[in-house]
Amino acid sequence: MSSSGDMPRTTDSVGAAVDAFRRGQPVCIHDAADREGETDLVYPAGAVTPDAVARMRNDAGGLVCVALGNEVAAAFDLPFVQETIDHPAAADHDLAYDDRSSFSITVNHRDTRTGITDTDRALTITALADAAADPAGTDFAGTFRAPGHVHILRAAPNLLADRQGHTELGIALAEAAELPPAAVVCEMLDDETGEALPPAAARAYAERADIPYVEGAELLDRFD
Ligand SMILES: O=C(CO)[C@H](O)[C@H](O)COP(=O)(O)O
Repeated sequence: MSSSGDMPRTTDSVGAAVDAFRRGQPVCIHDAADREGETDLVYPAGAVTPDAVARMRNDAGGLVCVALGNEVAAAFDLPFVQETIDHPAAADHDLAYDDRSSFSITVNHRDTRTGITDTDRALTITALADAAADPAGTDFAGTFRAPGHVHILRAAPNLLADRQGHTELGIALAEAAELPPAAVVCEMLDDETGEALPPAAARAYAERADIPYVEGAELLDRFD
């Protein structure tokens, strides 16, 4: 796996990212040039406020998803959704950048109305973090309805040893910060081109916003 490698690192990016997560702050994670080649804005799920959802819509622009650790997802019977769809479109799950996606089902908290507003999504997301902190004490079906407006992503069973997506990188960061295995990811898109925001532009955004920027390869070196 190669990183963008466009600048020498003089600081401890991984340490800064772990510290930010521990304080409930976001980080920018670029997976790899030879994978999605995307930078996601990533939050610890328990810290997501309506303002944070607004920031993801406005500054990132991709899908707002909650990555959950594999054991948590298993405790709630949350499947990899392509394994559950009985439709020809799901028969050949041919991704350009990985063996399979991490998509599970979509949910809304039962106390939401439409589920899409910043307030509704923040409620669903923080409740998912609470659920990840205490699977045994959570009535998942009593708390959430499906389908909804928050995409759940299920991390691979052996995390980074199995898969090196933002799903697994976000969960690894949450674990390193000693937080529940729940991280929100949202792809950063370029308003000019509609394509993935190039790494240099994502890094410039991170510097302007005082958010740590970290390469997937740096996280893999530290956590693998
Ligand atoms: O597909 C996605 C959900 O919007 C994103 O690209 C996100 O980055 C998580 O996926 P992955 O774990 O494959 O990187």
